[in-house]
Amino acid sequence: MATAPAPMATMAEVSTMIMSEASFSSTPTDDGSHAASLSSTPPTTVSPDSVSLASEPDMTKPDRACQNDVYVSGAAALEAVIPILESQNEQQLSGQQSPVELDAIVVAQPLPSINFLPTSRSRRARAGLPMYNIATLSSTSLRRKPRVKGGSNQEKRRQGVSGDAGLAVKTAQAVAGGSQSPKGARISSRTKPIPVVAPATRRATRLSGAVAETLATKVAALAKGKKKNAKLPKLPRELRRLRDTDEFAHIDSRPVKYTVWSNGKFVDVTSDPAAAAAVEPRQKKTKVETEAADGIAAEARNQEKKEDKKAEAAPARQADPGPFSARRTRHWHKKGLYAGQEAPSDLTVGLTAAEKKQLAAIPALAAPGKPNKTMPLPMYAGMRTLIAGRDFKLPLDVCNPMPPGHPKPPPYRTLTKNRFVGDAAAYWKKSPHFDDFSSKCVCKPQDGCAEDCQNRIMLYECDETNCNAGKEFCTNRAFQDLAERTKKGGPYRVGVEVVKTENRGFGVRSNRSFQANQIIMEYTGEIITDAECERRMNEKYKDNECYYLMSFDQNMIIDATTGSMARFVNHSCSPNCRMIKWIVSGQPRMALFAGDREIQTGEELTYDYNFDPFSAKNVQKCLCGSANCRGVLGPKPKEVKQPKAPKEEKKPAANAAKGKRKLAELVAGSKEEEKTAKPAKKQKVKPAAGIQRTVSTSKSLKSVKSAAKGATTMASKKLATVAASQKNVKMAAKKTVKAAAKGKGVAQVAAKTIAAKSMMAAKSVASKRITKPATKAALTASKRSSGTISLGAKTALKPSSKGSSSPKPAPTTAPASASATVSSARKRTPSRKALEASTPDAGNTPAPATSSAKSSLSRAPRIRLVSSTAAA
Ligand SMILES: C[S@@+](CC[C@H](N)C(=O)[O-])C[C@H]1O[C@@H](n2cnc3c(N)ncnc32)[C@H](O)[C@@H]1O
Repeated sequence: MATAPAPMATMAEVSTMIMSEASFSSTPTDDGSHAASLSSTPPTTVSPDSVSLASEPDMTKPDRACQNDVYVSGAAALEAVIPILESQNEQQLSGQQSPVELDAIVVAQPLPSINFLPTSRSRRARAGLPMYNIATLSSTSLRRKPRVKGGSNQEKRRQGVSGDAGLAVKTAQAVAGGSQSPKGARISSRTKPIPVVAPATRRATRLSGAVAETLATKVAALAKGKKKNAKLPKLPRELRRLRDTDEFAHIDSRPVKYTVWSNGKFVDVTSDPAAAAAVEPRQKKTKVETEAADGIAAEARNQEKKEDKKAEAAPARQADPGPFSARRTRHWHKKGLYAGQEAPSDLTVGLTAAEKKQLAAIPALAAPGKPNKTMPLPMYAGMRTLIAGRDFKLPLDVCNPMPPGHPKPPPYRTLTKNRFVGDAAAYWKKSPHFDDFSSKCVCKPQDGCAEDCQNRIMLYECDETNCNAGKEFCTNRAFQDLAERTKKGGPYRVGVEVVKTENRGFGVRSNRSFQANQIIMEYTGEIITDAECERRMNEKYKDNECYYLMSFDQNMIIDATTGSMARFVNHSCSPNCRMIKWIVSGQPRMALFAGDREIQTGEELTYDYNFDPFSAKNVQKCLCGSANCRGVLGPKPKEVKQPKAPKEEKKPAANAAKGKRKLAELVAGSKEEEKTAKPAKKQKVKPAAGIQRTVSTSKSLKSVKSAAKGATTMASKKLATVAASQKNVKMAAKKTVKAAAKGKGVAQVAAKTIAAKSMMAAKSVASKRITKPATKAALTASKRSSGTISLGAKTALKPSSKGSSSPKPAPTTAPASASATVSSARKRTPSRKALEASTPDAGNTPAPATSSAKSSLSRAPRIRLVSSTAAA
């Protein structure tokens, strides 16, 4: 290879040469390495890599630059350039001059008069000369990324650029892009022109003040992959190199190793599989979290999918128990907890005969298999329960009030205690109960005033004045319990609320549970007389659709128009409650009690109105929905039978029969009860001696009725006393007889009969065993006392008769109420709908056993029946 002698280049020469290179940078070149090297990225090393070649210049165009340029002999030029570059490097490394300053210095050098190779050499001759690449010499080519297009240098060489010629400083030719070929350079005919790309005209931002593009934005632009190729030239080399790294492409070729740290200590999961299993989910989570934080969660998912596929494809790896093995696959249970378990060999062990029989009928359990004795599943644990079966209700809260916002009834004035209005108070004071309540019971503390308590039987609530057992032991203080319970208020303590029913207006439901026979709420209102009731009906309530009137006691009615929430309790033919009147501290009070079964939360509370519509026009359809619904609010139409009066007594009994018929309408009576109406033939309404005062003051029929009523009341009162006190049984009976004997006619007969029967009843009481016969006797006494009275008794028995199958006849205040209703019915407008106190058949079995019958007697409000019947 012929080489021209190359003189040693001086500093100025080299500078000039470099300057010429720099000047080239303003013209298109194959890459921007020159400019870069002269600006912000100074060379740090000098590589004599002769292999590295400059880009192929466009030989087809005249090389204008080369017209002035000279080609330096390769070796000579190299020898001249290297020391200079080294010195530059040293300067830069020592921090003496910044690259920019260096550029300035270099640029400031005067143009050289360097010994260039003659340009007149032929192309052939020039091709043999070594060509040097300044970029290579200045070592900036080291940082150049591999060519995207155009292949490697070797490829270039294959394309016709000779090895040494690659070192040529023919960048000038390329940059010039002219038609002239550099003289002295041998260009292979096979050489293809390399497309000249736009130069990287990057300028130092520090000098220009241009806003520097941040690395992040560039990387982001690369990541988006938009117009990748178009943008590439604009990117600095560093970024382009970065783009090609595995790190940028998120390719991690290294194995991933997890280290586990617990409480600041390293956990060797390889030696502790349990720890490995324990931390595995956490590792996974951490990994995911980290990736999510990097904002490439989607990529992570793809990665996981790939891993899953890999794991599936390589079962051998799964078998590897190592801690860093592929992710564990989940094994899902294919059957339920109770499936797949073999039945025990002998299912019948420990079962009763009946259970065994039932078990034999279950085909699924017929073939016992091998039992799992080690860890038996609970499959058969509840077998006994399953066989027996039981009803259940989804549990409710202890207190489950309606959510706010449900419909409320129109506002009304409330009363928490009964209030006597007008003459009602005076009426009550005349009542026998006004004084009788104070007779003390004979219970001992251990008895606790249970069913045998005389107070309880008489429906007198015990208090400090009339209780022998004492407050601590007494269980006959329902109203006191109620006051205690509701004292602090609150939905649970009150336990009831008004609800809108589907078709019966408003009703009352429990929002908690109640025990059987437990007091629920008091029915309060204004206690008014019959006359006052009539007045209100005609005047005050004439436009009302609904009346809240309940017969209460003789000649008295509770008007709950102003009263308590209990007025909203609806009727049911199968009620779960009873409305019972008690005497509390000498005052009449009425309350709703649970029936003989407990009441669940959410149940609607109902009692049997024993409704008297007074007229067929007012008959209301019952919508209680119970199985044994009577169809209408009132007694069954079927049971309304008119008793036949004996021929000889036809005339006198005519009126009585009318009364009976009315009563029969009230009563869903049994045959026996109907028979009890027959003694009416003996009825002789005459003024009784016992009520002389009344008779004397008034000779009218009304007075007679009152007298008879008074006499019978007294008889009943005395009977009650007899029943209550076993010590004075005989005395009381005698007194009763005497008192009754003073009366005449009906009262007399009644008194005698009552007295006789009361002896029997008292004997039962004396024996401290209040039994059914005793009750029967008392009832019979009542029935036989007189025709009219028996009617009253019948009414009184009405509730009992309903529960006649029950050994415990129900207590009732109904008779009086019923009578009041009847008596007033004739006078009042037919539209009146008075309510009767409930027949206490709620829950099928009345509450305080024999108390019912006795209290029926004792209350004797049925006397009103006498008067009403007489009036009829
Ligand atoms: C004392 S009020 C009861 C509260 C009434 N539901 C209200 O909204 O004010 C009695 C009236 O309620 C209605 N009622 C009660 N129980 C009923 C039932 N089982 N079937 C049809 N209506 C009934 C009847 O209209 C009856 O006259």
